Amino acid sequence: MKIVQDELQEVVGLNNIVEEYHLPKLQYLDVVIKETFRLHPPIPLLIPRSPNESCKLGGYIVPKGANVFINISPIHMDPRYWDNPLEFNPNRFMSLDGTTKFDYRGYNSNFMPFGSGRRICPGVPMGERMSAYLLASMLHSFDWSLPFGKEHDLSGMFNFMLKKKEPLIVIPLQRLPYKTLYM
Ligand code: HEM
Repeated sequence: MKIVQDELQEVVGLNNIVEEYHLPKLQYLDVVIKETFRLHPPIPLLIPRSPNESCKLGGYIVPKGANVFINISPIHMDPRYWDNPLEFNPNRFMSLDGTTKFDYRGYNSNFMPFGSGRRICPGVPMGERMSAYLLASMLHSFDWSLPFGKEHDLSGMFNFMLKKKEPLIVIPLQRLPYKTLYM
């Protein structure tokens, strides 16, 4: 959180609120969101496919009309593609030249939080922007802490959409100097 807030302070400044034009400059925030989507993809089984002809895939016969689910969680955590896959390490998405690796267009078969192919999420541009804008605004305008004695429980509840098992309760604290920035 501290590194993202430092980046926000540099790009946005404490006398401003986050605007859409800041988003392309928030590269660390971008890799934090990518790493979060890697470890916690919001739709972990994508939307099921159904072949209109029987076919052979990876040595298995997939019958015509079968429901085929693509479970991306184990792909996102496969040690053949990711070093220390269970570790939260946003820097794995950062290239040496300072740009970020991978996008959401589904061309990398080891990272596809918005799916891939003809049925890829049509809301990628909006989903990508809104996730960044919301998180940036919340982290820029507030400091966040857990209630006294509470630990952060990251366990999820399996469903069509990934949900937290326990709701997250956090305490916001004003971070910007002027109250007018909150109106
Ligand atoms: C963080 C935000 C979002 C995530 C992570 C997400 C993720 C996904 C995923 C994984 C799929 C299945 C793709 C596949 O099976 O290959 C999907 C489908 C879909 N998404 Fe999203 N989505 C997001 C936001 C949105 C938004 C903002 C919209 C609309 C404005 C949207 C509309 C749809 C629709 C209509 C489909 C079904 C596409 C089809 O079956 O052809 N999504 N989304």
